[in-house]
Amino acid sequence: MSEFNQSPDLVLLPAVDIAGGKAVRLTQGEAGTETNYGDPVEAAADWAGQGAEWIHLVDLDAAFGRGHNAAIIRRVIRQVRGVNIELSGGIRDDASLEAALSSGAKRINLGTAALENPEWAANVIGQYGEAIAVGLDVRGTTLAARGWTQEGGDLWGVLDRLEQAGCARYVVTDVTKDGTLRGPNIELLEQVMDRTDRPVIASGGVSSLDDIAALRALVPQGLEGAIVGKALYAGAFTLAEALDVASD
Ligand SMILES: O=C(O)c1ccccc1N[C@@H]1O[C@H](COP(=O)(O)O)[C@@H](O)[C@H]1O
Repeated sequence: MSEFNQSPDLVLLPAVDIAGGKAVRLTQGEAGTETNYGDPVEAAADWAGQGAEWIHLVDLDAAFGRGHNAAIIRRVIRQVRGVNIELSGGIRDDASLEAALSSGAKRINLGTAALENPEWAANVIGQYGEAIAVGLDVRGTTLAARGWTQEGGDLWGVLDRLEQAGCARYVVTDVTKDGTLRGPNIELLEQVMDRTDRPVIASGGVSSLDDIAALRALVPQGLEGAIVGKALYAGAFTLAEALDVASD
């Protein structure tokens, strides 16, 4: 928090999405739209060096059900010891959850499993509390599952169910904005925050420092953080600049 303001800083989570062992960015989550940004260990180290307190780490191959990047994910986490890791992609059963929890990640995001296996999701939400977040990845108000290739139900119905299960936190992604540099979906975020007292993390579309400022203004309504991907990799602004705005 800066010296004069009352609300906490917006937490920024630079994204490191991994496919085929490389740091990539997709457009609207579509396989085949990858822009390659090189070694994920170097990318993560770069964000850590610029002051990241959290990194949003995604195994895209696991999310698409076409393999995994477990070894390189372990290397990333070892490299940035001291930075909190939010890990997602392909965490859908006891074995993958246990592997994720023992990787050193501080928080695990469930996507598909929270939609397709509500009972299991409720159990692990109850068991692991703050260590579990649910990614609400939507087109309109329809959730997306399995690498965002299948529909996963109605946002509001699923949110009600997750609230009853005691879900600690939500990561809200407008899939249609993700990787497009078209600005975040503020209206969607406000609608979700109206329906939950749990912290919300915004994902998708951040393109400018003005977007960071607009998200920062939502902190009093319950926005805790924002995932920033393509804008950082494309050099629209530096993480240090964004962190400044996030704490204004
Ligand atoms: O982040 C992406 O670009 C992305 C694209 C396509 C699918 C998933 C993507 N991201 C993350 O994957 C998890 C969901 O994985 P799963 O359904 O649990 O296997 C979700 O949290 C997104 O952050």
